[in-house]
Amino acid sequence: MTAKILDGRAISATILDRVTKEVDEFVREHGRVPVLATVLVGDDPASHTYVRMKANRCAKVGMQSRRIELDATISTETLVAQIRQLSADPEVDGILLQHPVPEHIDERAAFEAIAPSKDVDGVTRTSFATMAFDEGGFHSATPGGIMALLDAYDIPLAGKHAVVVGRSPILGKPVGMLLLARDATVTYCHSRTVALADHIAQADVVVAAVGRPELIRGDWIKPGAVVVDAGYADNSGDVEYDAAAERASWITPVPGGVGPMTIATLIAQTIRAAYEHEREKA
Ligand SMILES: NC(=O)C1=CN([C@@H]2O[C@H](COP(=O)(O)OP(=O)(O)OC[C@H]3O[C@@H](n4cnc5c(N)ncnc54)[C@H](OP(=O)(O)O)[C@@H]3O)[C@@H](O)[C@H]2O)C=CC1
Ligand SMILES: Nc1nc(=O)c2c([nH]1)NC[C@@H]1CN(c3ccc(C(=O)N[C@@H](CCC(=O)O)C(=O)O)cc3)C=[N+]21
Repeated sequence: MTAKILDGRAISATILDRVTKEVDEFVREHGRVPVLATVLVGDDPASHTYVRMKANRCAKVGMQSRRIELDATISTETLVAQIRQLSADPEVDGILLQHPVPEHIDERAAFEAIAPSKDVDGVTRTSFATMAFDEGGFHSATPGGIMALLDAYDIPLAGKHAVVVGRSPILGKPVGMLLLARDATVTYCHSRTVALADHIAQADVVVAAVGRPELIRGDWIKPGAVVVDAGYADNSGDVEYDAAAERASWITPVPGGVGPMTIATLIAQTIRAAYEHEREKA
């Protein structure tokens, strides 16, 4: 069997086309352009690239981005104060704090300085809770993008055994919650998991969210499984792609899979925030 491709590039383009129309309508209706603020701490080149891609994608759909770049040595207090200022700024609709921040900074405290109404990247505990309770808040961007990609191809999830590898607060943990909400039976694996290969071999759906190139070997994959690779370390996924594609029914490429869906989700949630923002003013 050769897996079919879950084409994140194509599906994200469809989403961005829709958002372009929504932005156009928003501008006509409200006489202003939605604004996404991006906050980057330090000078990690990969993080710079991701933030630049997000800003470019904003421009493409007609939204504005405001880039805030901070020195790697700033304190948690300074970062929190900066983000609070964006939270209070009536011109800003969405805020993205690029993860990871330098180790001396309390990342959770920085995320929590984002006003929940502007948490278009879905990283606050408010967003996590509304997502977990299925109350319609903003989804963490990558998990939201993964679900949108699976839905675009009508991948069935109810009753399926989903194995999520990784449990970080903005990726592994929330994607498992979203799969659970769709009636999948969910197993989380992480760095202390014993016999990862045996868990993967049981999975109808595998979501890899670790950041270790080719950690997941192709011959672990159950024939016919759906493989979603969110890993993005050194531009490489977590799954041994060619060998996995021989066994899987569907697979995401890297690049061209989860990455573009993440950005599309962020952008789609930003126009939604802008509309909600205007509704509050009215
Ligand atoms: N494509 C996209 O849009 C995005 C991609 N990413 C990529 O996804 C990857 C994960 O990101 P993120 O969740 O932020 O990373 P973190 O480093 O925060 O989390 C990594 C997770 O992997 C687990 N892990 C580490 N080693 C192993 C192992 N040997 N076996 C099983 N599990 C292991 C860790 O377990 P433990 O909890 O026990 O430490 C942890 O839960 C990265 O490559 C990142 O670049 C991230 C966000 C968006
Ligand atoms: N608060 C926060 N939210 C994030 O969503 C977040 C983050 N921090 N930190 C870093 C990771 C990484 N990430 C990517 C997004 C898009 C691509 C992407 O679109 N990649 C293209 C390839 C682009 C290229 O390399 O040319 C693709 O996969 O096709 C990759 C990686 C978001 N992240």
